[in-house]
Amino acid sequence: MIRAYLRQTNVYFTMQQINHLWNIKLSKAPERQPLMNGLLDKKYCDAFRWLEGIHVRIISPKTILKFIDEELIHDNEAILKQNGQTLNSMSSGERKQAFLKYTLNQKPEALILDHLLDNLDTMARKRIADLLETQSHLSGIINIYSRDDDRLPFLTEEFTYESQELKKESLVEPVKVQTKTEIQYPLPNPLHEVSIFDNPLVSFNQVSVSYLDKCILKNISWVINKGQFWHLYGPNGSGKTTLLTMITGDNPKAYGQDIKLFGKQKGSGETIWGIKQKVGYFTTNMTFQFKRRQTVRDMIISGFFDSVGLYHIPSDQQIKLAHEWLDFIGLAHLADHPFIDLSMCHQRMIMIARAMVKHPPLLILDEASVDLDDESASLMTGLINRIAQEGETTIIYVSHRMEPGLNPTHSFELVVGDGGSEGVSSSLH
Ligand SMILES: Nc1ncnc2c1ncn2[C@@H]1O[C@H](COP(=O)(O)OP(=O)(O)OP(=O)(O)O)[C@@H](O)[C@H]1O
Repeated sequence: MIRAYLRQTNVYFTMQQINHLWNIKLSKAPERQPLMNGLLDKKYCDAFRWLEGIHVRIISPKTILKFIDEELIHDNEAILKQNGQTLNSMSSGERKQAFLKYTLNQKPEALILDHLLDNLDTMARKRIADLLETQSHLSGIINIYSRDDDRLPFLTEEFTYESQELKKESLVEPVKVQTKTEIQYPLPNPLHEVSIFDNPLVSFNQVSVSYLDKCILKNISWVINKGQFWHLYGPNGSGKTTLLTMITGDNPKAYGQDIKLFGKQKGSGETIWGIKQKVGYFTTNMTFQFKRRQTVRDMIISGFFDSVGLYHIPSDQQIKLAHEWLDFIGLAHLADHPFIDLSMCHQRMIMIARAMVKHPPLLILDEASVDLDDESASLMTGLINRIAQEGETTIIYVSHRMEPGLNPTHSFELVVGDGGSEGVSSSLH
């Protein structure tokens, strides 16, 4: 890359016509892995040859998690919020913004963004787009995205990546979202009779949570009854994940609060294991925890044991039920494939089946459509709607964007105010 410097004014700029400012739309989610693996391993194909020998930084879910791992191992606190908070304890949206600012300070000559705008609220998207527009005068930028909303309009060249080839586009056609009807099998029956709990399944009464003396959740009251399908939403950092971890049992702040789970007061002797048996949970970061080459079948079976990987000998019935779930999601042909080699969409469907295999009374899906393309998101929407319609399971679906075609019965919005977020419940039908 050729650069020009205005030494007198102490400002430097890169000649616009020489900078590579690319939007790359993935035509399908399965294209993402080979593209990102090539870029992470610096195995550049001809189109990316210009990245050789220059200072390239990649912002992707993987590079952020790698940074957090190193932060924890080496006690390295290179990225801190003003209040001293580490990257690990920030919300997912806050992390992306903090990691971007840190990366820009490294003065990269090229910046590769892997679905950076996905999963961000409107204000955060605007802040990040402004930062990147300024950066576009200083370095090359490659913005890899799957949803049309995530295109950066100030980047000058448009590409699609399809069949491992980069194609230049004059105008990126919006992808027509099709409602897929590929789920033909009935919802599998549970292995054992599912315990019936009285209403409400979950209730929060005037629950408040603070971190570092800052109130995050303020007087939250929320009643979740059997068979309901909730959409939980609110801006980045409003406390959605904090609220969910009070249900899943991972948050010590839940103790001493008026929370009832499955008919019992929180803190009245229930074990985390007991709660985990009743809650199917999926969050995008979980996918990256599975690093061993386990088969798709074993991944689904591991849902019975809530383990990261399969370390138990499953019963014949458990294996049979895992196959029924594979039939249900239309991926029976992948049973013996290593999970980590699959596309993001297939991994996501399998993780949902894994969360459901024990037929939990409550299924929590945290940002399940993140990183998917329109078609994959539509397939996943169909799967969730089927589980909601045919099963006994109550669903909490967390997202910033409302997926077209998703049919929640209720919504719970976290509205950020000066003294913390307050909750607003609505019935949608
Ligand atoms: N252990 C912690 N220490 C300090 N602050 C924390 C901790 N955990 C969460 N927070 C703060 O609490 C707020 C709520 O975080 P949470 O992850 O619940 O938000 P969220 O609504 O899920 O956000 P996002 O949409 O970005 O994922 C954030 O400002 C976060 O930085």
